[in-house]
Amino acid sequence: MISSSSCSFLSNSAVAGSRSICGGAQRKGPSSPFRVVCLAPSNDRSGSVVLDSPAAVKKEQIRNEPTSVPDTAEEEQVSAGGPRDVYGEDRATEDQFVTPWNVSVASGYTLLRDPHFNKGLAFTEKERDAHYLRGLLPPTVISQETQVKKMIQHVRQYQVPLQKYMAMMDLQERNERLFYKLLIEHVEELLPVVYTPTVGEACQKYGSIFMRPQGLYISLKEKGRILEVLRNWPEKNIQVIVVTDGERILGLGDLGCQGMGIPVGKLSLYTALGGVRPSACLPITIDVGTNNESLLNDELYIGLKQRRATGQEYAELMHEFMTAVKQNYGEKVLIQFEDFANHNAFDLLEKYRSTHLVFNDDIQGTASVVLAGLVAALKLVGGNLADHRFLFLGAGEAGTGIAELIALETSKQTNAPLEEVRKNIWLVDSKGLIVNSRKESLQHFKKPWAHDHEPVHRLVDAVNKIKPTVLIGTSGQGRTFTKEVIEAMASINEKPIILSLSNPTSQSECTAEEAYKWSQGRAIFASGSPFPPVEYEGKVFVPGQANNAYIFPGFGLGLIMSGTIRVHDDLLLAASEALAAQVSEENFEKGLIYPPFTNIRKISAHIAASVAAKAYELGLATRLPQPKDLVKFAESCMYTPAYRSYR
Ligand SMILES: NC(=O)C1=CN([C@@H]2O[C@H](COP(=O)(O)OP(=O)(O)OC[C@H]3O[C@@H](n4cnc5c(N)ncnc54)[C@H](OP(=O)(O)O)[C@@H]3O)[C@@H](O)[C@H]2O)C=CC1
Ligand SMILES: CC(=O)C(=O)O
Ligand SMILES: [Mg+2]
Repeated sequence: MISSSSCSFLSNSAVAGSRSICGGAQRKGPSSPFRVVCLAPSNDRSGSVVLDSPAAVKKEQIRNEPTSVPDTAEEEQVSAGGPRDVYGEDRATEDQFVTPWNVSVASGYTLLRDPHFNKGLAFTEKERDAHYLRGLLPPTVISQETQVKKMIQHVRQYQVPLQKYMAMMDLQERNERLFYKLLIEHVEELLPVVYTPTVGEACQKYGSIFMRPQGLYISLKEKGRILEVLRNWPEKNIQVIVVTDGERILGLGDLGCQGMGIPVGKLSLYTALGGVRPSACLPITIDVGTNNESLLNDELYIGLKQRRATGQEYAELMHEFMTAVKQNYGEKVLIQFEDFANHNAFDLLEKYRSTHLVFNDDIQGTASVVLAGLVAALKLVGGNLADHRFLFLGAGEAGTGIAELIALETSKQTNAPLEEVRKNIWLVDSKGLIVNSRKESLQHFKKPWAHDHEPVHRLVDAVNKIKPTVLIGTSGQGRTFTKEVIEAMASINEKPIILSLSNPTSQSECTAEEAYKWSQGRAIFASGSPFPPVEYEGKVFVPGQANNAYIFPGFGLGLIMSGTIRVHDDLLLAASEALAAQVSEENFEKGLIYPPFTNIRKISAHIAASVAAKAYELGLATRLPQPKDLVKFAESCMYTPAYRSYR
């Protein structure tokens, strides 16, 4: 049995009472409760620096001895009925500078407002005494389990998904462990709240719904100072960064700085689904402007109000960022690129894959999850990958990423050259079927998919001509799998495989109901955003969710726990295989090609183990010796949100 201490590099390094201003562990007694702090960047997660300068010490003495004789007439001045304005902050005029002093009282008040340590009503009687919480909480003590029951009822009372989202974000800001316990225990219900589809709406309205900033914003204004900005983040031991530049947020387009909801949401899944501790996760938004006219014209827009920087200016900022990340967090920090537009995404991945631990979720994570679903679907429809023909609507990051991984796996299975197996895979973009006659004008990532064929403009014609067994939607365009298209798939195949991957729900190529109804209940269907079960002719169909959320948390955990320094395509194949292996007979009987999310932490542990095993085999893992049982090791590394007891 591996103890959790065997995984100390992943465990929560922040111990209750270890911080300078929070809790009572550092106090000698209730008679010395004051410390003067300045709100400035520091190594302390509280964002407070304890000052040692003589001036500060003097101020500390003043605070500690409120009855001492004042030195000056100013200090003597007492505002009517109120405390002294010792430092003159209240009297400062608008054009005078003041120092943002904060007197941190070493009582439980700070503890209650620290989301990392707060337990709300679950503080025990002993803790309430030891940490000066008496009177700051109502008298009742309840367990974390009861708090979870209470919170789920609270979230359920909202009918509007965005309100549920805000309730969850509010909880995350108040009580981190309760947030994660709630999310883990009600993952099926809450995933659509903190993730797609609701996170899409949250990003669209991001500027107006947030009271407190989340994550780190790096804009063109910080050019030349990115390392400094990274150092402003209070956590030092970062293991995963999810970064976006907001240009392709789900299928909603350019949301600029408001894309921050995506890294925040993805990282909460890293913790809830993959067990990476929250303090090791850093959400980042790079703001190079936006081309979204309505944001540019919105006086409340939170980002830079300028058109997007491109070319050298963009590349230089990204390069400074990538260099600073490595310098600040070391070689093994995982940088997950998320929702970049394809004209940058492929280039960034190519440029940094040999120097950094980088992973593009939209290209690589999506490919891995879809391949897993297809491998599982073959058990329902029969044949091998090489026996099937694939048609994509959408030839961008997701489409070509999936196509390439299918080709790679097929080539491995059949020993046929990649160029040969690619011929079974066809893609349609906004201009129609990708064919050889278009090759010259195609973006580089589409060129491998230009095959010999006459031009075809409409999807339904492509279906009738190519006769695919599998139809995959990665276009970001809602309702493009029309009745005609699905009927055509159903006329060609006994069991057409139809994956409608675009997010959020409004952009899904078809609904689950449409897929089942128009195929007379024969489709094997999964979608990027969840759909409820569908009843068709007396039978209930449960659609699966083909979303990279199945892969990236376990994938990232596998990289971190093995100290892997580079991502290799074989690691994606390993993750895919591990996910496909988790689909049970019971799932297949319901027509599911993915396991339910309820077991996601177990699934993530298997994915992590499989990825780590492959990394060791390829010599990419640096954590030596290799643990004997990688699944158990992965489980032992996972953050659990149960409250800790405070001494
Ligand atoms: N389920 C999941 O896990 C994931 C889902 N996605 C979803 O997939 C969608 C696409 O993402 P991504 O690949 O990164 O985006 P890209 O912008 O890279 O690619 C979109 C592709 O769709 C094509 N397209 C756009 N409109 C049409 C149309 N009317 N008919 C045919 N093709 C069209 C574009 O054509 P052209 O090249 O000619 O412009 C482009 O090839 C998004 O909605 C995203 O949310 C993405 C990642 C993961
Ligand atoms: C799921 C995801 O990564 C996307 O839609 O972009
Ligand atoms: Mg994405």
